[in-house]
Amino acid sequence: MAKMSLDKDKIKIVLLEGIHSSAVATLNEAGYHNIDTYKTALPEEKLIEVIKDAHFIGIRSRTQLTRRIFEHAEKLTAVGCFCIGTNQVDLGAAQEHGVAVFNAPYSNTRSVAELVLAEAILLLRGIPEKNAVCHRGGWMKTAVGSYEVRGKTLGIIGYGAIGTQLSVLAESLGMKVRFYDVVTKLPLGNAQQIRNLNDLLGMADIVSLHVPELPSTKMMMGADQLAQMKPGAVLINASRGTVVDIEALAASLESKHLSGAAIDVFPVEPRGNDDEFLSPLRNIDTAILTPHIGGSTQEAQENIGLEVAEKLAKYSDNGTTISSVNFPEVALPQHGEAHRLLHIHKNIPGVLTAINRVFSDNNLNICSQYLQTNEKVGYVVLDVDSGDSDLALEQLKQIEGTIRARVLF
Ligand SMILES: NC(=O)c1ccc[n+]([C@@H]2O[C@H](COP(=O)([O-])OP(=O)(O)OC[C@H]3O[C@@H](n4cnc5c(N)ncnc54)[C@H](O)[C@@H]3O)[C@@H](O)[C@H]2O)c1
Ligand SMILES: O=C(O)CC[C@@H](O)C(=O)O
Repeated sequence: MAKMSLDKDKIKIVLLEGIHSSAVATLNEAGYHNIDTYKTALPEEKLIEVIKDAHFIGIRSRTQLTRRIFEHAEKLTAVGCFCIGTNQVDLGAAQEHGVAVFNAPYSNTRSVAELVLAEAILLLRGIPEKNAVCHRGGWMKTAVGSYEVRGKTLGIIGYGAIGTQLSVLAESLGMKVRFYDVVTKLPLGNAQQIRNLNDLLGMADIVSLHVPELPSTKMMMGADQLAQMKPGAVLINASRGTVVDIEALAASLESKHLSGAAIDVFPVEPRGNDDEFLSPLRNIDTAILTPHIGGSTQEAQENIGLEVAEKLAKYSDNGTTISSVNFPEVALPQHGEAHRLLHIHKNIPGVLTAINRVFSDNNLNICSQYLQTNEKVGYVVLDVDSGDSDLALEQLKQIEGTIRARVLF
């Protein structure tokens, strides 16, 4: 068997938050067996302890990977977000520590779109309240305030992977789709882009949020925006909890300005299923509350497990960073007999000259070379003769601006 730069059994992988078993299966198949799995997110101190000798970590939306965590994770090479959102990771700190971050940008989009569509139907029929009344022994048989979704206007905020799928599904039910996005987007079907958020809010019977967590989307639905919505309209949020002012939403539902809401994401979410869920919406019957499960279907979780585990294994095996969210992207071929040097450095003048000098000064041959940079970081991959890699690696590590260097063979 070929000698490995680091025995795969020594490569420690930690998977948190009940990541689907397809991830472990995929990693096992790629030769990685040193895998610790946890069903929940971990408190910061415990996470620091668990991560200190880990090479790879897999998380979902609950685990906060802060700068402090990266400072304690000396061996950490890559993070796999087994979800779409990467707002829970300090991507800048990860980059500065030479840690590549990967996610699964598409695998759960259909699941979210299906849930939102179902909620739109339930909300326009007033089902959440009728359901709650029945559970308490009441009987609320009435057509007052109940509507079909056919012919109604769905306002989508954020017309990306999920927003566009929802748009197509909603039109198939006869809904009119209008959307607001900061980027000019090609409307699918008969959808129309609306340039002004307030205009969209004023015309939609259902408003559904599908924006990422960004400084610009924080509290983008506050009291003023909720007031702009049509009386009797409904709000759906399966994006991020920080996007909606939850107190203002509670007030709007209590005053009956909005007739209902379906909320899957919250400003504060329990760490695991044993923690209490606290929210001002808990006692409001017209609100559907779900525990951040927009993407939690068997299909989505299995695909996500496979997709992200594959990305981690590829990065570990040959350095490929394709679809990393914080690293220069390089697609790399297999390196065969050659040894592959990976050099991650600050994007400052002089580093490339210094790298080339290592090879010219020592009369070493470079078989292949790949380079990609972003604003902050440069990623150089060099395939060299097997006899040359020890010396080259030693000297590459000394170059000023080096964040991390390793060899693969
Ligand atoms: N509830 C869940 O379980 C679940 C599952 C998957 C994704 N999500 C969340 O949904 C979000 C959206 O997912 P996606 O795959 O559609 O993302 P995406 O990146 O494909 O689309 C996001 C869209 O929002 C737009 N946008 C950004 N800032 C905006 C702003 N200020 N105003 C209006 N539009 C803005 C972007 O231009 C883009 O078109 C994710 O970032 C994630 O946070 C939640
Ligand atoms: O699975 C999760 O915890 C998060 C799902 C969703 O919010 C995502 O960002 O993909």
